Amino acid sequence: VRVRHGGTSGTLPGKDGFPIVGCFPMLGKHKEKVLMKWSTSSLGPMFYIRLGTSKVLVLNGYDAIKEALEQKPLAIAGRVESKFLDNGLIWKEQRKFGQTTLGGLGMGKQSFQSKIRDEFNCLAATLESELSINGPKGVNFTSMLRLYAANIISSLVFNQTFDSTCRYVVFLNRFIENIRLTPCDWQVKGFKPSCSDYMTKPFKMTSSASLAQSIFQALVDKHRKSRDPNDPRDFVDCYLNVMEKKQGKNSSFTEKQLLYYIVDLFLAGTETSANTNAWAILLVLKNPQVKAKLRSELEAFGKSPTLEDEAKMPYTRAVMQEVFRYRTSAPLNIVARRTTSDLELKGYKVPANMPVIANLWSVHHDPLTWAPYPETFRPERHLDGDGNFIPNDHVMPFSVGARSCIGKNLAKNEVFIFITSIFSQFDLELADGCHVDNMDGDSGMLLHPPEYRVKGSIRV
Ligand code: HEM
Repeated sequence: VRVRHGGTSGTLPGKDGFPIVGCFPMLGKHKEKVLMKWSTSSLGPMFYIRLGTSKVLVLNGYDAIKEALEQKPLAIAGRVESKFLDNGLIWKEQRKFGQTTLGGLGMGKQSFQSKIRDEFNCLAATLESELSINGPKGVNFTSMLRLYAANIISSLVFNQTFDSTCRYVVFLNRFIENIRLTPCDWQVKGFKPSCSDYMTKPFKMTSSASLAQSIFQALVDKHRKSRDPNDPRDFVDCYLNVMEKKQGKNSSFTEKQLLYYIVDLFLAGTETSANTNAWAILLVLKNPQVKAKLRSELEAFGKSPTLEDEAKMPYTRAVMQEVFRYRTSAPLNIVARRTTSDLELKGYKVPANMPVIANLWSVHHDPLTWAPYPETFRPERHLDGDGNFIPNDHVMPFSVGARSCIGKNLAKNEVFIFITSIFSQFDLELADGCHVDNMDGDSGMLLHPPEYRVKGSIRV
């Protein structure tokens, strides 16, 4: 195993690892933790690792990530092997369209609250009935949380939601399970195709890929037939309008691109939010004092607290910020970025086309920032002496810079409505025999919580 320490010569420090595979075998189950350790023990905030044939730049800690992603926003704005969100014209045009259109449809705004609430009510009805059927054996939340998150995106994209028996939902569960199982987590050339490539490349998931294509294609076709260009209902209608306007003008708005976009919205927005909510329930149930304080704050806001109440709920906000910190949904920034030009960072020369991983976990577990107990779940750290909530930009689960998450505000609203409503409406605890002693979770592209079951009942 070769290790290179950088000097003042401008040579990036790093590890080459083993022949052929590079550092893969050294990274273990929790790559984010190993990379953070390498950073603090010897290599510093910025280093490279070799993965197969690629050298990958790894950024650790708040300063390095902010400097690289915010101060050089366009130089690190590429994605490794991404079709939809490629760098350059396509990405810029498509991202701008997505932000404006989804924003116009209410994404991240309070006006969209009633749709999120409808989805929560569906989840609550299923949960209530399953809790009473299963008794002390309890209920596994996973597919309910996925459906809640997927249907919120679905109402924006297709102006339509689905129930758990629909083949679209069955497909989605299978699709996401397959992604969980993929052996390599980073879209590094030669190791794994990007999410969108699942649509076209035979990988582990041929059957769900073709099902995805046919389901999304059918929904787009239905939109074509029923749409009124003067009254767009959703993201697909808005996209078809732009496609029509730009026809014949060498535009990046094509039907193929629309299908990539839809897949990426579902992939980026479903499991990330569902995992965050699953972690939130588990962490609150494992910490009875937190649960008691949260419940006591919620008492004043009835059964369905609203987004307008949020400012008056410091403890709830502290719990949310601590969940985002403590169990970062995308510890290594989901899909690796890529440099689009040669650049200089912290005195080192970094070449164009180099994959870049931002280790968000290292920001959230920095022993200095989060002293004295970075590895403890403690919402109180986000409150001042008078109990006021302290927002902290060292909590960055959505990343930063030109390619940070476009669903950030929507996701925060989803998580807020979910946490406040579930603990206001239900009395929950871990099911009999379910102790969940290991709270590390499974780290893949995302950090998945361990399996657990809850028992309880609706509050009267
Ligand atoms: C708790 C929930 C979520 C978390 C933790 C999360 C986190 C992230 C992160 C870390 C990135 C990578 C940013 C970067 O490279 O710097 C990202 C990208 C992205 N997210 Fe989210 N996300 C969440 C929910 C959502 C939702 C609900 C949507 C759907 C509207 C969404 C859509 C996207 C898209 C489209 C990108 C790619 C942006 C680009 O490449 O320009 N995300 N997200």
